[in-house]
Amino acid sequence: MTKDQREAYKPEGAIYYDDGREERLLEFIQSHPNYKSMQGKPEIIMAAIDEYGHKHDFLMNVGWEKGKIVAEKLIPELRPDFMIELGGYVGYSALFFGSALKRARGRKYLSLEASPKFAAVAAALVELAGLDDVVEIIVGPCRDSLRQIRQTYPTGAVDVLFIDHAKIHYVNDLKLCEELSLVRPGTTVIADNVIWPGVPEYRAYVKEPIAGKIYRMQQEQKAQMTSLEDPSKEISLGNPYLTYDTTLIESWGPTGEPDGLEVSRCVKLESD
Ligand SMILES: C[S@@+](CC[C@H](N)C(=O)[O-])C[C@H]1O[C@@H](n2cnc3c(N)ncnc32)[C@H](O)[C@@H]1O
Repeated sequence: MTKDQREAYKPEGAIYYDDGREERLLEFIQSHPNYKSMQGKPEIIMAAIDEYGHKHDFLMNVGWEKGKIVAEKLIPELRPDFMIELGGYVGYSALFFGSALKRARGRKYLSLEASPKFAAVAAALVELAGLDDVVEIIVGPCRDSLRQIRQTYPTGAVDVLFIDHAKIHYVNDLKLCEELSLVRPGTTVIADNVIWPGVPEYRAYVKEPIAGKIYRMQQEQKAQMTSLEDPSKEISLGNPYLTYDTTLIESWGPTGEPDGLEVSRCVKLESD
């Protein structure tokens, strides 16, 4: 193993989160022999998180290999000022990408996480890393948070959106970002896990030509009427006039499984 590699995490297993492992991770870090040197050093904290994933329990982090592509290639190239991630978990990607954004002189990294328990671990690690001037953990369902962000940053388009929450929500929540103009021409959307477990409907959406999207939107308008009766099934129609230049970057997940990132640059807004 070279200095630049990490050992594989434990296999995922049937139960792979929220069984106490997130609290155990925080205790592991706080009692780690390197704890004192972690202050202000996100890379040492990330190494300890990876060590926990290797020695103790699988953690559903983006992992070192895919994370490096974002932090060491995409963020330095794109130089985002404002990033949002959907699905923060215990803060691994927030540490990795928030520190890269700070190095690129970006202003804000908002990490949206539904679980207060996971968000509390992430917030503790972000503070330890000295990134709380740039990284903000926002607790709650991301659709609520995105609407709130639209109010707080009324003119702010997102430079990079990292999507890494529940796979079934990728398309619907990207469409909400389009409707809110958080995603607009110039935004790069990076989606995780597009090979494993795979998100075929998301990959199809970012490739779909405008005419297909308009047709689909008309179908979905009918479904949206039905969903008004049940807000938990709220359907976003998106903005079918936005198109993406999209590429699959193949890599590996933290257990060594083949996986990839879909990197989609929003390129234009066609007028009808
Ligand atoms: C794969 S993990 C995120 C990993 C993280 N990005 C990393 O690489 O360190 C997915 C996270 O999304 C959160 N999540 C799922 N649905 C969500 C939603 N609707 N809003 C916000 N967070 C959500 C889960 O609680 C979980 O912590």
